[in-house]
Amino acid sequence: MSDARQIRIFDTTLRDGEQSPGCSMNLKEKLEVAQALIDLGVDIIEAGFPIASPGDFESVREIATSLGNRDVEICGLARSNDKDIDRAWEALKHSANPRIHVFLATSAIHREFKLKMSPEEIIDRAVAGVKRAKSYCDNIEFSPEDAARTEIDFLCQVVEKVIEAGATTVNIPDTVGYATPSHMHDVISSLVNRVPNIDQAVISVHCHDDLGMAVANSLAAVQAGAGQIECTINGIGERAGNTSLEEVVMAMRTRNDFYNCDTRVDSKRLVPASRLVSAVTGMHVQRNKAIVGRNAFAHEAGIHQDGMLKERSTYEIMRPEDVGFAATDLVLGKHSGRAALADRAKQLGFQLTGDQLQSIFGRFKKLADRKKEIFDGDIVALVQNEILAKTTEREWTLVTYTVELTYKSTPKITLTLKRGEEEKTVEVCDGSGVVDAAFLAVQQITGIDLDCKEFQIQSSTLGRDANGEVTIETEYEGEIYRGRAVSMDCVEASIKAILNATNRIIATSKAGA
Ligand SMILES: CC(=O)SCCNC(=O)CCNC(=O)[C@H](O)C(C)(C)COP(=O)(O)OP(=O)(O)OC[C@H]1O[C@@H](n2cnc3c(N)ncnc32)[C@H](O)[C@@H]1OP(=O)(O)O
Ligand SMILES: CC(C)C(=O)C(=O)O
Ligand SMILES: [Mn+2]
Repeated sequence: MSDARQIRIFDTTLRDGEQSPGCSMNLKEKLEVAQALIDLGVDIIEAGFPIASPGDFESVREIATSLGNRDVEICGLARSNDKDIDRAWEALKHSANPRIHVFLATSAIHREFKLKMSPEEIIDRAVAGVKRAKSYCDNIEFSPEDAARTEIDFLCQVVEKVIEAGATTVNIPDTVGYATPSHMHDVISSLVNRVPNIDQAVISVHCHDDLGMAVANSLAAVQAGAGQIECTINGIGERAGNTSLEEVVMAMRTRNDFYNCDTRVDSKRLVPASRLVSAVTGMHVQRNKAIVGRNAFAHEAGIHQDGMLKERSTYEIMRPEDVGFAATDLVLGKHSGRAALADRAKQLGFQLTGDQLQSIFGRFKKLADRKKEIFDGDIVALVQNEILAKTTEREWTLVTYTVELTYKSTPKITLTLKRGEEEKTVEVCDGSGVVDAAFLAVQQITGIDLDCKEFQIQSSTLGRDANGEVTIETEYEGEIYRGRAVSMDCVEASIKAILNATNRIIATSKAGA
């Protein structure tokens, strides 16, 4: 038996992760992600900020009610005021294992300019917030927001008082990503050494990546005594993002000799969880991203390949299969059945219902007839197109299109879209290329004028018949909306990605209702 200290993993993909511009998820997507987090084995899921919107409230309530079990705590965020805390409890009350997370900024900058409160008022408000939350449930986390820039004496006082008031976890956020590893180590060590009742609460750490040190800062906090790390899949989150879950988990596991710490995360599910979050948020994982990037285990240089062939450990500190990369990418073909398809989809992070499997199976067989090899990326595309991109009555879907294109001339696109029973066709002969023409045609039908900020296309599998994955970032009324779609036909993928972004706007009731 290993004597490694168990570090609790608090996942905030659905709350801080969702604060990443354009990363909003709908209820169905949040439930998929929450299930993947449970399968992954995280200890706490921060499911949202219930007061923020009816949608946020509903998703926290649904996750807490339908997915919460004794093994995973479901958490809701609240400012330090009665309305937020009452609303958080309303959303969490049916969970088997609820946690209320109350926060209040403590740094001089936030006290003076944002909250306009004195240090004494901050302590009183923090204590009152924790006590109110405690009247609902035992499991209370308190975060002194911007703790890393808070005077250490004051931080120690706040922490002592909120523990006295009943906080069972005290989270130390580096809200603006200002800390360095030794700074974070000093902050946590000071709390451990100077707060008399510190052993009555778990110390947690919550880092942002503005200086690229979120993971290093979290690990430094653990070395100084923190017992919980707050993090997100793929490191998504406010601004430069949060601590990346997959990186801290694998750092502690791979360098257990150094940290003597571990988590209960099933590392084989890291890549599937990463793919799922990328699919639902439309937020690409860079190829060279540690642990889950497509190149994370790819060896290009001859000397490295030679070493690998002789002995893998010459150039590999982790095994790709231990983080969930398939040993071989080629898994299914036209002779495969439903069981194999369902099993592969599950490994890739998607739990299919019987109906969903039935529907995807038909498409899978058609694809297998058209394509020589079916890769994992093809399965992800099938599932995403069928399940995650499934639209409501208010949203538009592609019926058909034709494109006329001649070298150096204006493209002509005829596009038909459908919404519920309504079908509309337009013909557009304009634009600098097919994608531009597609944007114009979608806009003419839906009435939603997207300002395209970024358009990316890349192959998501191998070969000339590979699937093309299109991701777009658009702006509408000052907010960012992403769209993503995959198809062997790049024009189809482009139109569907534009529709995906348009439908996200419609889903947030911003337009087209
Ligand atoms: C560091 C973090 O990540 S914190 C979480 C951040 N996440 C979000 O803000 C996303 C969701 N937020 C929202 O939807 C909105 O901001 C809401 C619904 C929460 C609040 O909206 P509004 O009531 O319009 O307030 P607004 O956002 O403009 O301003 C925030 C108010 O909360 C106050 N506030 C901020 N933090 C706290 C806190 N921890 N406890 C109590 N009050 C706080 C501010 O002082 C400000 O109050 P004021 O208007 O009296 O000056
Ligand atoms: C709400 C708190 C924990 C937060 O997200 C931050 O301070 O970054
Ligand atoms: Mn944060």
